Amino acid sequence: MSVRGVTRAAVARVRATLLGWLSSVGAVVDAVAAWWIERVLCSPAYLTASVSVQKTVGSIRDWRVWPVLAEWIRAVARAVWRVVGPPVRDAVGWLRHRAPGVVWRGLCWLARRVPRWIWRATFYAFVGAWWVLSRTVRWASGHASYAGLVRQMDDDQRHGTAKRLREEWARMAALRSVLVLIVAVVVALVVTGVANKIGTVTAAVIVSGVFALVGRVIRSTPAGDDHGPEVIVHSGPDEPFPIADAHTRAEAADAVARALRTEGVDLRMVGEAVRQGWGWEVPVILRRGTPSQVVDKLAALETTLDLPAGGAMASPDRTRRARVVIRLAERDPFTGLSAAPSRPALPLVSRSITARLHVGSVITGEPLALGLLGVHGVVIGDTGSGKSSTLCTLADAVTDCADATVWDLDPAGTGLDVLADSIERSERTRAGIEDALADALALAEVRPHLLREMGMAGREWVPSPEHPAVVVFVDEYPRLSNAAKEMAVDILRIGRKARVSLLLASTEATSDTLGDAIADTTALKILHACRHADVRLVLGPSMLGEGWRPDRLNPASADSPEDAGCGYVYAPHYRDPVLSKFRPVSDEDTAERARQRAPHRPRVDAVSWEAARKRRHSNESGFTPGKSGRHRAALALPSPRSGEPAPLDRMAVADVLAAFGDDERVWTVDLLARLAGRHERYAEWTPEDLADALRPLGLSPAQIRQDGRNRQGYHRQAVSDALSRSERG
Ligand SMILES: Nc1ncnc2c1ncn2[C@@H]1O[C@H](COP(=O)(O)OP(=O)(O)OP(=O)(O)O)[C@@H](O)[C@H]1O
Repeated sequence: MSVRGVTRAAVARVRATLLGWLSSVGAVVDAVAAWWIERVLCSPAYLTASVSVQKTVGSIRDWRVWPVLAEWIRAVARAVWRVVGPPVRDAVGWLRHRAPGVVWRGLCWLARRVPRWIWRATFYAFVGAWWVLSRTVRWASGHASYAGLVRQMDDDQRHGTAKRLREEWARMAALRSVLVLIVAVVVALVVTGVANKIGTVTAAVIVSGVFALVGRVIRSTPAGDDHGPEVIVHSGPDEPFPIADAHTRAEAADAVARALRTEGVDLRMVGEAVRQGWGWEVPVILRRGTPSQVVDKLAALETTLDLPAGGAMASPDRTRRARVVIRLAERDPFTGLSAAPSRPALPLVSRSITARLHVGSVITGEPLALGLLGVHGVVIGDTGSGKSSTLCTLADAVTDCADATVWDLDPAGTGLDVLADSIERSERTRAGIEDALADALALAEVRPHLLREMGMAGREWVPSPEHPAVVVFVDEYPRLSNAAKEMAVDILRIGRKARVSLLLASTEATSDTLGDAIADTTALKILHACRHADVRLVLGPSMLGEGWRPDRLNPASADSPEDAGCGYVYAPHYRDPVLSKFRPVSDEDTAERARQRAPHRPRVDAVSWEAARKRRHSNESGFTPGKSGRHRAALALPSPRSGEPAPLDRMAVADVLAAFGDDERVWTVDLLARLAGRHERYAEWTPEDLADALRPLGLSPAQIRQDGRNRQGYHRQAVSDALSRSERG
């Protein structure tokens, strides 16, 4: 066989062998893959495991606990921040405000000292160098060893010995000079070598440093530089400084301690200062005296600590007389307090008058939450202090309660007009206000007698959407008639149990304007910017010294809101003199809220109402003269049917007018149907009841032709004119 044939056969054998191996490997892989697919991937165990893994992954992803965990993490982060926050903020405050000053002072200090240091180092270096040179020369010359001896020999006429000593001296001087020269050359070579390595300047500095050290050792201080260290005294040890210069808690406490000591307050200690968004809160402990010592010094503290007017406040601790918390507001503490949004987060009219209602914020950062169930209140403040707005904020909160109805009486202004859609009764005239107060008084009188009939346990009316509490807002109280004021005082006395309460606003608290009884009877006292005397009248003479200082607030001026809406609240849960602010009122949003709430608002229940009407009728007819009988003349009108005075039911007349809607003439039967739709008390009304309600206005039904038919009915204009005439009368 030729060589070519042998080669081909070998190649063919190799190829066949390789193919054989490859096919065996492929067969093994196929077998393993088939086994894997059949025995593992398609096995029930694997399928079950993969399904459960998928489920687990899915459930972990959709785990409901994630938000809870996130909330936990946030809570933990908040707790950690509460602990580490103050020191961190102290450090940041120090770095921001103090560190640049410290660095600058350091630079100035260096700039002052460096020339002196250079001068001293140079001086010592020369001293050291001179000392080394002189000592070396003296040693090399051998002067110290031989000069004295030679002089002695000469004096003793021992010239031979002297000559021998001189020769010895000369040899020794030569030897030492050579030695010095060698050492000098070696040192010069070493220094030059080092200088080549590290630089001439550095080497020169090192050599100078060595000489300076030698000079420093042999001479302690350079002549003429013998004065002590300079001490620059910026302030005395107790000199006060502005609170704006305090950037750490310790500095704030120090500022307050110095300021109080400057004002002559004897302190035992100053507690830990707390940083607030608006400034500082610093508790102090008095050594002697009363907290009024601090309160009386507030104005002076504002100057000493360089604060805005009214920026210093003090609240004595009721549980520890020596402790007074001083608040230093460098900025407006209520910057973030905004009007309530037009669309509240909670469902419409879902609150209850039995709960505390959030109406503002306290300087401590807590919400101002007032309980208004059966609580009478008084709002005192100069003109522009925010009384009307506060009444509006309170009324806004009450109109969101499903179990309280709001009446709005204002003899001078526009009252709660912005909430008109959610107000059950609104009166602006003298007659209307007296009538409303007489109705409220009658309700307060009759409700306690209806408790059993209404199935209410206890001695107090239990408000519910069907039997709501009544909250009567009276702005400009001093301008009420005497009769109205008398009824208001009666309501203050007996209204609490019946859940008929009054919230009054007045510019002053003197007995001429507000009356003595009022401030004492009301559980809620709101003091906006007002006079010193008003604080004494409303809260008592000692409360000024206890930190109740609304007289230090300023009412709004033409171009600035100043402290409008801010005030001190004395109420259950609020017994400390801490500044609060009521939410401002946004007219558009408030009106929008009132419109949305209107369909859900409750009205005084028919049972109470009818009982109150009967009580008024009997009082005013003289059958059962009661306290309110003295208001008869102002309220009663002659009744043509009975010949006896019959009271005008203004609520019913207002409802009749509302029932007309846009129609000018309505048949009695339609009017009754519309009234029944407005309130349950009209459900049983007959044409005679309607006629009775309108008779005090001198109105009676007339023939009205509609759709070709004649029926009894009423004209809207006639009802409206008659009501206006009665109010004017
Ligand atoms: N909580 C508040 N926040 C901000 N501004 C307010 C607040 N309350 C009232 N104001 C502003 O203060 C000004 C005076 O308010 P308001 O009319 O309620 O005071 P007042 O005491 O009733 O005055 P007057 O006795 O003259 O009627 C208004 O411009 C009002 O917008």
